[in-house]
Amino acid sequence: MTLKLDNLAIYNKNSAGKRPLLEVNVEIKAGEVVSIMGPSGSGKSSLLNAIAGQLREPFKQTGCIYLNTALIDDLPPYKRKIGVLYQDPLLFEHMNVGENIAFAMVQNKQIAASQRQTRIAAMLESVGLADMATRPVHSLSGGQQARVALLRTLAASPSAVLLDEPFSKLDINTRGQMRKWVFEQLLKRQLPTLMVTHDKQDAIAAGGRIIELPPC
Ligand SMILES: Nc1ncnc2c1ncn2[C@@H]1O[C@H](COP(=O)(O)OP(=O)(O)OP(=O)(O)O)[C@@H](O)[C@H]1O
Repeated sequence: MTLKLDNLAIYNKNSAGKRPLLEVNVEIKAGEVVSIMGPSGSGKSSLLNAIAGQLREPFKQTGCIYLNTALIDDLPPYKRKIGVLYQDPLLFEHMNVGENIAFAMVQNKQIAASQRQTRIAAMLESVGLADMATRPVHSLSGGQQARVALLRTLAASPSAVLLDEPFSKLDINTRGQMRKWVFEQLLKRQLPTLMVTHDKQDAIAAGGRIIELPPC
C-alpha cells in the first residue's frame, strides 16, 4: 500500500492572496515513515485533517490523495481507511482498555465477534500490557495509554497512518521507548505513515524522509 499526496495544497479562505498555506507532493511507500516538520501555524494539522477527510471551514484543499491507485478525496472519513494517532491518547474514559480496542474492531468489521477477545488479549500481551483488558483507562500510565491508543488505531486495520505529534506529551524516558515501539509496529505492518512533529529526534528515529516546511 502507498499513500500519495499529489499537489495537495491547503488554503485558508480568510487569508488575503491566493498563496496556499502549504503544498505537499509525496509518495509514501509501504513501511515508510515520512516526517513533516515546520513552524507553528504552517498548516501541519490542517494537512493531516485534509488527508483524514476532516478539513473544516475556513480551509479548502486542491490536489489529490491516493491510496495505491484509488483516489480517496471524495470519501467520508470513515471510509478512507486512514488511522490517526494524536498527541493525546483520546481513549474513551467510560470504556475499559479492551472495550476501547474492541470499538475499533467492531467498526472495521474484519474481525469476527467470536475472535475479538482472543485478538485483544494477544495485542495487549505483545505490548507488555497482558491482563489489562478490564482495567479502566484512567488507571494506566501515560505511556501505557499511548500504547493502547496505537493498538486502537491499528485495530481498525488502516491502510495508512497519520501521526500528529505522537510523543510530545510523554516524559523523556517513555518517549524513547514509545518511538522505538511505534515505528517497529508500523514497519511490521508495512503501513505508509505521515508524521507531523516539532521534534527532530522523532523524525530521525522514524528513519524516513523529512520534509521541512518553510516559515509562513
Ligand atoms: N478555525 C480556524 N480559523 C481560522 N484560522 C485558523 C483556524 N484554525 C487554524 N487556523 C490558522 O491556520 C493556520 C494553520 O493552522 P494549523 O493548526 O494547521 O498549523 P500547525 O502547523 O499545525 O500549527 P501548530 O504546530 O501550532 O499545531 C494557522 O495560521 C492558524 O492560526
